[in-house]
Amino acid sequence: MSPNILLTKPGKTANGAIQLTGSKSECNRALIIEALSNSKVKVQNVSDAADTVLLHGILKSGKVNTVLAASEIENPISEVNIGPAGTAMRFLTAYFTLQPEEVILTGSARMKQRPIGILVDALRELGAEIDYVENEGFPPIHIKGNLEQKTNRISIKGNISSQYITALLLIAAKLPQGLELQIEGELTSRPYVEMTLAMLAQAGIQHNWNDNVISIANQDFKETELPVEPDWSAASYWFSIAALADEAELFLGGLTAYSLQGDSVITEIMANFGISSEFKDGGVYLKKEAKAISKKLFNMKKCPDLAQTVIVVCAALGHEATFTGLETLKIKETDRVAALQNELAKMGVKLIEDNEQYTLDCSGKFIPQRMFINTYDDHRMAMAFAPLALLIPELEVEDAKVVEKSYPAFWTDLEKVGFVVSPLAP
Ligand SMILES: O=C(O)C1=C[C@@H](OP(=O)(O)O)[C@@H](O)[C@H](O)C1
Ligand SMILES: C=C(OP(=O)(O)O)C(=O)O
Repeated sequence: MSPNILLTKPGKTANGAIQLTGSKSECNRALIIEALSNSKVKVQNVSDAADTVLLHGILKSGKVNTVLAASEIENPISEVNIGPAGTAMRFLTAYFTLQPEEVILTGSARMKQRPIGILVDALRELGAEIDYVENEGFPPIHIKGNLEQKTNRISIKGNISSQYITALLLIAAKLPQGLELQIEGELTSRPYVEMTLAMLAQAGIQHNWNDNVISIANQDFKETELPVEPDWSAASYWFSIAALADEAELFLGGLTAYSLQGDSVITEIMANFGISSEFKDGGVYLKKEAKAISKKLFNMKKCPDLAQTVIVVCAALGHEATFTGLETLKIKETDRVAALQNELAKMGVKLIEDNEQYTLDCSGKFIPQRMFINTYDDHRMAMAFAPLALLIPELEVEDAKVVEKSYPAFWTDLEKVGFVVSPLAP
């Protein structure tokens, strides 16, 4: 674990210009597409999110952390360790079924608790040979490679993670018989599936999406460049800062009004908190205007990565909103619902579950002089709570480097707008 930092913010204003790194979600897709296209497709603006850098390294070298068990000397099996990168774990699971090599794909302790059975079952139905190394349904997994396709028609549950669906769609055009994927039940995180299909289309791969069936025929990638936009999930923390400041004028370079990222909906969400977004000069200007907040119900199903951002802002403002669509948060970097409940309790705020709805109770809310934020190996816990330094005189954040997963420059960017970031002795 890295050292903690102490975060303070003299003055309650936030002014400045920030250039965000590339979208982790877009870049992870682009890198898999580049690899599957044998570099006919070239990624532009590779993100420096640690998850993406790790994925890039694996795809470039073939693998990392090669470990040869004594019994495997004659038939070596490489171990690929994807650390805490969930999206990359799911995408690589599908990717390696098409490669001519055997791998054991593993990850961090948390990764071994994040389910992968739905994707493995779907790939097995297609013809892949995959075994569990430790626990049924969870990484690490042993993938044989050289998939011999048995069918092109499979169905998959849509309500647990859209990443399973994206993983299958990314490899679909390289399957000899293509893919006809039927999505059973509700589709969670739908904009991420739309992003996948839009990026495949940019790379020359056509699809049909009728009702709940997505079809992709066997076809070739075209020679092209695949640009990666700045990360809207990272941008969301700047909207929080604007919402909690007394006065804010921020410029986020490179963001455009039309984005493949569903999290660009943060502009609409934050308009409810008086934050205006004006797109000009090749980016977006955020401005804070006084506004009474009336929106009481937020459905986060299409933008789960914004849940912590919006819940913390509401809690800090004492706005007792209700949230739906949080079901998938329990299987992300940590159980994000429990983590939010624990940390908000430190300022007297409760997040109360009632029949799949979560409502904030701010009746006991107070602003402590100093607050310690546990981050649970979750970059979004650190970044969603950091803006509270505008209200709380001393905010100590655990394991500051946790932000590197998606936004390594987060703390130095905060310094650009006047936050003081002091590393604490370990
Ligand atoms: O496809 C993607 O890039 C992602 C999909 C979402 O996951 P789920 O579909 O599991 O909700 C999101 O939370 C994650 O950070 C990135
Ligand atoms: C859930 C996330 O990432 P992943 O699933 O890729 O670990 C995230 O970045 O919020």
